[in-house]
Amino acid sequence: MSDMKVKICGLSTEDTMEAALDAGADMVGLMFFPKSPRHVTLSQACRLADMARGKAEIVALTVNMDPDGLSRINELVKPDIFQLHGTEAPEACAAIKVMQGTKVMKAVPVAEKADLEQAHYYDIVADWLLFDAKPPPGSELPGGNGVSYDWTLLKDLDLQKPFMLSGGLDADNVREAIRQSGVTAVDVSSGVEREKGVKDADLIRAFVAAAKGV
Ligand SMILES: O=C(O)c1ccccc1N[C@@H]1O[C@H](COP(=O)(O)O)[C@@H](O)[C@H]1O
Repeated sequence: MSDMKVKICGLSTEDTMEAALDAGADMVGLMFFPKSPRHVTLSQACRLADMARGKAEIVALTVNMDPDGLSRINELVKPDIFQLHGTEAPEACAAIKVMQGTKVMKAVPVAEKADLEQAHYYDIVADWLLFDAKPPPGSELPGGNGVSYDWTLLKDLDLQKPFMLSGGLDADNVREAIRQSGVTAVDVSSGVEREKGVKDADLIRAFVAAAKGV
């Protein structure tokens, strides 16, 4: 049994949710950012979350969402974790955690070593940190761009909370990313898609197997 935690993000169909759960994904992400090609409606999200409940942690990904929007997702979808992928300040993360009564995972955008500094502020308030690549100039999406960064930046990172490596991972590079970074958790979205926004069950299975080394 591998200790590597795997999150498959941006699932939007029942067959790919089933593939992720059967493959042993530890977390499954549902996207609530309308500009994303992986965006799901609340009713789609409820169905997908019901499939995952008790099998994997349900992660609701939002970007600078207002409290009413978060509460609506929380009431209907009942996620375990809110992934905050915008410019939410540490105080906002703390408030969301208390108000929603869920865990929070804060995304920290990385391009160079100096970008890791802000992780220390979120380390105090978040349950998880997720280091994703900074979006390329002009991108409409703050994540999910299939872009990676120097994985060695995460080596020996001294944080209290668990953290994930994200950005540009796929079944072919995830082992090397784990080796270079020393992480114990990885996250993927576009690397398990056959075209933008369309997840592929075989690619999901290959990614989970590669990440977990099975
Ligand atoms: O996937 C998206 O569309 C997205 C939109 C807005 C914020 C975050 C998003 N995705 C997150 O980014 C990581 C990395 O994506 P990728 O593997 O490089 O495509 C993804 O796992 C999501 O957590």
